[in-house]
Amino acid sequence: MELLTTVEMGEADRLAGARGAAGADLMESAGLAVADRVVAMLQGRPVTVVAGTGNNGGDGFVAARLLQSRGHAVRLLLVGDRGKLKGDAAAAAGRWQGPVEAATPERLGNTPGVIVDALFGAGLDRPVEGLPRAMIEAMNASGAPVVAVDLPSGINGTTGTVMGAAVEAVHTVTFFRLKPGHVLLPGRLHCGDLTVADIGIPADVLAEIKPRAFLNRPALWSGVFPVPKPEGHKYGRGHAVVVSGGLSFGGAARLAARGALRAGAGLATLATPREALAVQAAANLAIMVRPVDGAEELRGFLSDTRHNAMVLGPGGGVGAPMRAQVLAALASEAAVVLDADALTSFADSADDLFSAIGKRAGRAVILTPHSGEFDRLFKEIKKNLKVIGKLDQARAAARLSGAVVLFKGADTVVAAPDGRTSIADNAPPYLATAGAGDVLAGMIAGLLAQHMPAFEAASAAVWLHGEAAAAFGPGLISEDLPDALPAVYRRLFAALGAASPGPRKTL
Ligand SMILES: NC(=O)C1=CN([C@@H]2O[C@H](COP(=O)(O)OP(=O)(O)OC[C@H]3O[C@@H](n4cnc5c(N)ncnc54)[C@H](OP(=O)(O)O)[C@@H]3O)[C@@H](O)[C@H]2O)[C@@H](O)CC1
Ligand SMILES: Nc1ncnc2c1ncn2[C@@H]1O[C@H](COP(=O)(O)OP(=O)(O)O)[C@@H](O)[C@H]1O
Ligand SMILES: [K+]
Repeated sequence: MELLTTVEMGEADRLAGARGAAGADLMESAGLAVADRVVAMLQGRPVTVVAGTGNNGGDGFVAARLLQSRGHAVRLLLVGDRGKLKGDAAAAAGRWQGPVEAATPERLGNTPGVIVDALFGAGLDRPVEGLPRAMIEAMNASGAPVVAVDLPSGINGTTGTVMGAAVEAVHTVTFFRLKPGHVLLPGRLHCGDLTVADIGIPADVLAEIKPRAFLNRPALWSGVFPVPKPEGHKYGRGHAVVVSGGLSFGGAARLAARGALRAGAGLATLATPREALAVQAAANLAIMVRPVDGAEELRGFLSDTRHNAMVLGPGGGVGAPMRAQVLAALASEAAVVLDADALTSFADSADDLFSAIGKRAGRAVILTPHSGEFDRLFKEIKKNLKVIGKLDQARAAARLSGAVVLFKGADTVVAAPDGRTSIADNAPPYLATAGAGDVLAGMIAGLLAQHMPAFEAASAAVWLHGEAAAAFGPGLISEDLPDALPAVYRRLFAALGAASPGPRKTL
């Protein structure tokens, strides 16, 4: 599903107008969707609408009128001067029959009913201060459930950031498509449940807008997802290589290799320093183990182009030997996933990494930083006050590095250098456990080994990883993740209509 920035949503509005949809009708539909949602939770209680002077407030006036016309008790508190209302919002205010009270925190008080937050939506363009801020705080302190119109007031729809203060809603009704701010943190946490209402904007406006951000769902990448074929064989499903750390650091690589195999790579090999060879050989069954010490041996190992995807970094150590291994990997034909120590090793020489990536011309590279690694590798982006929010930071990092950047967290963003981004919302909080990132890196390599393109492979792995964690449930540790994947695959393949054919039934 496309995610529309507030600018793109304005464009959708304009294009809908050009196709004959009147702004007043869109506002009426928006107010109706809000009213319907509020009615479902009222249980005889009164409604207080807190409206601003923009079109978000206009939606609030429509909802107030429709709720009153259905016999509910409705108050309307206006934040700002009534004379500031214009256009459709002024017309909507004109059709509201009840009193318009000047909003104050005291007038809101401990309202016994449901609050409709129609203060700010897409038009919020600066930090909230003064009376609007006091009203946001009063809504949060009231103890009443708040239904937000379009966005919880104070949340930036494009970045998901809190602009000073923000409403904590139990439900948010937005229009046409979700916005990134509904999915990114902290915005998502302020929204409560979400309704996306059809208000009459024709879907074909999207062909002109060409959105670049998407909710991470199978529809985004299922068209290129590798489903095993009856006539296939293991070599056709690729060979993932994971470079192991030394004697007492090999667990991370084992987790990654198991992730790669469970994700569907035909073969997986641990390339391990000799000092850890016996330990790794004893610890693995389906995963093969080969001795590979240092950058030169890695270069030789990867000259066998059947080794078509690899992971470097987990448990690998920070420093010059790791940098040399990364450069050897990037010089190979294999698709490369760089994680953990492989990223941190370039904290003071990021340009060397980016220029090596630049020379790969079309061969996949995926960088998988968590926020600490992101800050170290992309210092300049973090310092740039104009690049606000995780979505734009990930995009800037992908552009700068030339790699697909997977910026981890509860709202993992995958960004491609061409600007495409996915945002995930399916990772449960107990996924934050040691080694979970290693499994993810391996799963990406498992999909790359099966020839999935980089942006789609990274996005798919993030979704599968979140689903696997949720399927296992609380108490999860990272080694549970690969073994939770088969159940997720069964569901996914069934949904894709691609259930692997079983043995023919002969009666
Ligand atoms: N697009 C569509 O298709 C549809 C859109 N619809 C609805 O329109 C909404 C967008 O409406 P919008 O553009 O009028 O902006 P909105 O959120 O009401 O806020 C603007 C007002 O806030 C003010 N203001 C801003 N920041 C401020 C601050 N920090 N502190 C104080 N004031 C601040 C700003 O005033 P000013 O900058 O002039 O001071 C202005 O008055 C959208 O969210 C959806 O609900 C629907 O009707 C269906 C179709
Ligand atoms: N609060 C959270 N909710 C859901 N997922 C999270 C949260 N915090 C982290 N994660 C996920 O957990 C994984 C942790 O990876 P990482 O930090 O690399 O750990 P490790 O290095 O121990 O493997 C990532 O996939 C990340 O997106
Ligand atoms: K709002």
